[in-house]
Amino acid sequence: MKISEYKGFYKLSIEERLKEAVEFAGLTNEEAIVLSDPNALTPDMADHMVENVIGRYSLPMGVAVNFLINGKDYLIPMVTEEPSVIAAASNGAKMARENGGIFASNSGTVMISQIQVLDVEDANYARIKVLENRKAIADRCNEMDPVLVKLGGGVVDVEARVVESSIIGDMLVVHLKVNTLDAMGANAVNTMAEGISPFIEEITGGRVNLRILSNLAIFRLARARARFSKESLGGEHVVDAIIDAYAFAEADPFRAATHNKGIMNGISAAVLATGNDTRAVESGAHAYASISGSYKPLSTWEKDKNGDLVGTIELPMAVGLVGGATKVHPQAKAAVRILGVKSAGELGEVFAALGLIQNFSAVRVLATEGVQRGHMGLHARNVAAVAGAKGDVLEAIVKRMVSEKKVRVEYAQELLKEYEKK
Ligand SMILES: CC(C)(COP(=O)([O-])OP(=O)([O-])OC[C@H]1O[C@@H](n2cnc3c(N)ncnc32)[C@H](O)[C@@H]1OP(=O)([O-])[O-])[C@@H](O)C(=O)NCCC(=O)NCCSC(=O)C[C@@](C)(O)CC(=O)[O-]
Ligand SMILES: NC(=O)C1=CN([C@@H]2O[C@H](COP(=O)(O)OP(=O)(O)OC[C@H]3O[C@@H](n4cnc5c(N)ncnc54)[C@H](O)[C@@H]3O)[C@@H](O)[C@H]2O)C=CC1
Repeated sequence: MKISEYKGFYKLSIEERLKEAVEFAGLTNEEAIVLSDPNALTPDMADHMVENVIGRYSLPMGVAVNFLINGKDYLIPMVTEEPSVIAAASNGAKMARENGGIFASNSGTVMISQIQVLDVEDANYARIKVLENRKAIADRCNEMDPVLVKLGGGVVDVEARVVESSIIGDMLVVHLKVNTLDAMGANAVNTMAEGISPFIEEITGGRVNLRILSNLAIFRLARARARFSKESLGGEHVVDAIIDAYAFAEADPFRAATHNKGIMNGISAAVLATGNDTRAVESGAHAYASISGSYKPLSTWEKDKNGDLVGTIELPMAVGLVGGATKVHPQAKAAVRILGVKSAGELGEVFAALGLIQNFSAVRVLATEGVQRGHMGLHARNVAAVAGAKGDVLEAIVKRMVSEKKVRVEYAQELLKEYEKK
C-alpha cells in the first residue's frame, strides 16, 4: 500500500524527492528523466502547442505530500511561482489525516455548449420547438463525435432558455448538455454547437450568432469535505476564529475574493501541472462563486456538535485526461502519472480536495498567528536569491531576515556585502 505521508520531505535534496515520487507512483526511468529535464518540452513540441514561439518558460514543479482522499494516498504535483503554497497544502493535508483525510465526490462530467439565437420575434414559441426536437438535435450532434459516443458519452439533454431584456432585447439560448467523459470537452462540444447551428436556425427561423461552451460547468461539480478536531487546532477558540474568518468572507466580497484566491493557489497549480486549462477552471470557479447574485466563498466552515471544525468545497471542475496539453506536454503526462488518477472525475475530486485544504491552511494561519511568519519565511529565499545570494550564504541571509522581520531585497543585498567581506 502506497502512503503519501512524509515527515521532513522538504528536507530532502531535489534528487531524493524525485526518487521518492518515482517510487511512490511507480514511474518508469524515462518518466523520471522527463521530470528533471528542463528540455523535456522540446522547441519543436512548443512550436506545435502555441503560435509565434520564441522560447520556453520554466516554473518549479513540487509535490504536495500527505494527501489522503477517499482512503487513497496521493502525491499532488503543483506548478506555481508562489512560495509557501505547497508547504501549506502539505501541512493541511497532514492535519486532515487524523480524521480519515478528505472525502471527495463529483456530479458527473457533463459540459454545456451554448448556441445564441437572434432575430427570433417569438422566442418562447421557438424555445418549445427546439425542445420538441431534442432527440433529433442530440442524434445529429452525436454523429459528429462517434469516438465520444462509442465510449459512452455524447449529448445527454438539450435545453433552451429565453434570455430576456438584454441590451439588444430578448434572445433564445440553446444549451447542449454533453457528457465529455475523460475530456475537458471544449473542442468536443464546440464542434457540436457549430455543426448543429444550421438545424437550430431551421427550427427557430432565427440567426445563430455564438456557438461556444460555457465555463460555468454546473453539471461538472467537484466536492470535498474534511474534519479537523479542535484539539489538533489548538482548542475550540481556533475553530471559532476560523469560522469568524469564514463569516467575514461570506459577508464581504472584498474578503471573499482573497479567500477564493487562497483556494485557487492550490487548484490552479495542480491544474497547470497536469496540462489542463487554468483559465477554464478559474472562470468556472469565480462564476460559481457569484451564482447567487453576489460573490461568495467557494468553501464553507462550520463547527460540528463536538466543537470540531468541518469544511466543504464545491466548484465546477472542467478538467480532463485526454485532449488539450494533457497528452502533449511530457511533464504534464508525468504529473498525471504521479497522481495515479483513473478518470477525469477522480482528477476533479483531487483538485477540489486540494482547494479545500489550501483554504484551510491559509485561513487557520490567518486566524491565528498571521500569514507573514510562514509565508515570509519561505518568500525570504526568493528575496535572498534576487539579491544574488547562493548556497550557505543564502541560508544565513534568510535566517537573519526572518528573525529580524526585515525581508527586503535591499536588506538582503546589505547582508550579502557583509558576508562577502568576511
Ligand atoms: C508554511 C507553513 C506550512 C509553515 O507552518 P509551520 O507550522 O511553521 O510548519 P512546521 O515546520 O511545523 O511543519 C509542518 C508541516 O508543514 C509542511 N512544511 C513546513 N515547512 C515546509 C517547507 N519549507 N516545505 C515544504 N513543506 C513544509 C510539512 O508537511 C511539515 O510537516 P513535516 O514534514 O515537518 O512533518 C504554514 O505557516 C502555513 O500553512 N502557512 C500558510 C501559507 C499560505 O497559505 N501561503 C499561500 C500564500 S498567501 C496567499 O496567497 C493566500 C491568502 C493567505 O491570501 C489566502 C487567504 O487570505 O485566505
Ligand atoms: N472556453 C474554453 O474553456 C475553451 C477551451 N478550449 C480548449 O479546449 C481543449 C480541450 O478540449 P477537448 O474537447 O477536451 O479536447 P480534444 O478535442 O483534444 O479531445 C476530446 C476528444 O477526444 C476523444 N476521446 C478519446 N478518448 C476519450 C475519452 N476517454 N473521453 C472523452 N473523449 C475522448 C473524443 O472524440 C473527444 O471529442 C483545451 O486545450 C482547452 O484549453 C477551447 C476553446 C474554448
